[in-house]
Amino acid sequence: MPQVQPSTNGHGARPKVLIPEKVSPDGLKMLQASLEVHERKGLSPEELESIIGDYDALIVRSETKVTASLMKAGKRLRVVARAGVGVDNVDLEAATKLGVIVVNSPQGNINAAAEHTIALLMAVARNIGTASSSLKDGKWERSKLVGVEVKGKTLSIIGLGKVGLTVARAAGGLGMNLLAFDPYANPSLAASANVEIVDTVDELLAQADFLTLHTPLIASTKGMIGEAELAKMKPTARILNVARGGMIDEAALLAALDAGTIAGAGIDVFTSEPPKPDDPASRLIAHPKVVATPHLGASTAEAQENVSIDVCTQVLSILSGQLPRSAVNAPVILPEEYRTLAPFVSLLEKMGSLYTQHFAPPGSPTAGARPSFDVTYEGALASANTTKPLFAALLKGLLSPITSAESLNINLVNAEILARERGIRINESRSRDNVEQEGYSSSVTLRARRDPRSPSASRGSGAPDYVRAGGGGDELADKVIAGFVSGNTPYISRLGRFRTSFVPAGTLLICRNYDSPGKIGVVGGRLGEAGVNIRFMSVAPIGKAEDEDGSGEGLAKVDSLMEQRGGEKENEALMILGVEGEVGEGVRKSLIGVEGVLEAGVVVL
Ligand SMILES: NC(=O)c1ccc[n+]([C@@H]2O[C@H](COP(=O)([O-])OP(=O)(O)OC[C@H]3O[C@@H](n4cnc5c(N)ncnc54)[C@H](O)[C@@H]3O)[C@@H](O)[C@H]2O)c1
Ligand SMILES: O=C(O)[C@H](O)COP(=O)(O)O
Repeated sequence: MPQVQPSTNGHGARPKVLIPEKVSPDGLKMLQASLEVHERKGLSPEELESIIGDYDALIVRSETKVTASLMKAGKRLRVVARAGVGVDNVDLEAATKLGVIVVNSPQGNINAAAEHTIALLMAVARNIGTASSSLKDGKWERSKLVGVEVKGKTLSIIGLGKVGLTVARAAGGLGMNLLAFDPYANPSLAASANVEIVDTVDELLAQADFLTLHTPLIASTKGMIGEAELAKMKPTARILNVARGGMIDEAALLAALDAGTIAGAGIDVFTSEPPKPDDPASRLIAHPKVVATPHLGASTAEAQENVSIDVCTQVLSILSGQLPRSAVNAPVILPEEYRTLAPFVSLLEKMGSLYTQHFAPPGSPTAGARPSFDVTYEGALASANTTKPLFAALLKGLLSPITSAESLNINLVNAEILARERGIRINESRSRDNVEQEGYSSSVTLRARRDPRSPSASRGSGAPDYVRAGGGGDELADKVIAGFVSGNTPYISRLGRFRTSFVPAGTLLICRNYDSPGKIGVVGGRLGEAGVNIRFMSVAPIGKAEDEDGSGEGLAKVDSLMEQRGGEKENEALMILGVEGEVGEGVRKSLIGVEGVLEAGVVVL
């Protein structure tokens, strides 16, 4: 289970989750260990909007309207989780613009919805609703309540997705003939369930003994069964809707039932929920030919447990900086892809943060150089279906050292928009070259280069000294970071011109020094005096003369630049120390110039 760090909401407190509807406790228990969980049922939209600003996550079912204005008020909101499948109560466009990830549980309640459809099918066929209430009223009305059998009848299905197909399989078991209209249906899945796909809705309506709807409520399905469509059906036909209200014109259905041109209906969902007393839906519910339930399709103990665990796991993932399984407003990431990419997400974020802190700390010449970045995914990673999470992680890493945590709501939903808005260019490329000889299957290389749009690319006297001295050379030429993942742990394998191997985590002291004996003891001594413990130490020598094309020309160019700026020479090395405790400015400065230490910087990853 993902672990959320206590201060990940940037406020030093445990992240808070608001749950304004009934969500099964199975998932909520998982949240309680690391988050503050507030269940607040019965809030008005105004009350909800007045408190949402305190929350990092919101978990809803179908009743809460998650509007643009609610999400705008949710300044800290990072995720809206829908404990179910339908997200028509969430303004997805607004969520995407605001960088709020919307997740749902696309699988958790399929079976419950399909079984409820079958329950309504049988109830409508056998007048179960009317028979039960008549009996409770003390009547014994056998001859009035003769039903029909479903065996041998035609079930017409609109929408052969997850629920539609599950209904088809169950209805096939009851001996029904199956037809479906779904322009995007998978023909082989349809064939495997003995469903015949028809080309037009009209064909489907004309043949239906029972019609069942299983599409989402979208522009093409809103009001799709109205007066004209009902008129094309047999007077003995019965209609089922366990999908969404709004797909059937309720007034038209009421009129058809009254006129006897439709024989009955089983309805679980309504245009407005709960229906108002004057709504046609209220008269439908009261109609003797109708069996109605109050949106109970997903209301089984099993389904609620499934969806609760599913979305709570995703909330934890998102709040701990990991990828969600089912983001609705982001590219779908398959679980296998998720497993492959997750450690690289962490690597890319660390590489980005390391770049900014080590190569472009505030005040340095490169801080304002506005580079473009080339990131190359090498080896097995080059075959990943999507690299969007890696892109988002890199951007987040680059910006996090210079931007406050609250304003930095970067995720795979909004990363590209935000990079464009901030003028950061990241060019992604893939190299299938085998990197296994290095001891790992995938690696990532990040290179900065001067952006031709940057003022420093064309300016004359304003350019940093070493750029001018180089006659138009590139001050970013040596700003390279490479990394890999081993056993799910990210490692940095190259930092600038130095070959290394360290885990980018915690506080690091990075010193550039002459590669000669004596420094380690002196640096260690100074840190000890300052009460700073050393967790690990890694010495990074200058790498072999190699670069993109393996010719060494790039590094030769870098060498000459370095010579011109009086910088790194071949007898230099990096010393990377993982430390515990704060390395104050005084201690850092005191190390420079001691025993050949040329530079010392602190990086927190
Ligand atoms: N009543 C409940 O409690 C309950 C429970 C679960 C799901 N649902 C609802 O059931 C519906 C189906 O859910 P699902 O998980 O099967 O969704 P799904 O996305 O798996 O399937 C929807 C299918 O509809 C098809 N479709 C889209 N537009 C269409 C159109 N214009 N004409 C014909 N077919 C079209 C799609 O191709 C897809 O195959 C959704 O509306 C969902 O919200 C309700
Ligand atoms: O879309 C869904 O998952 C169903 O309509 C269930 O909605 P509910 O969570 O409000 O029961």
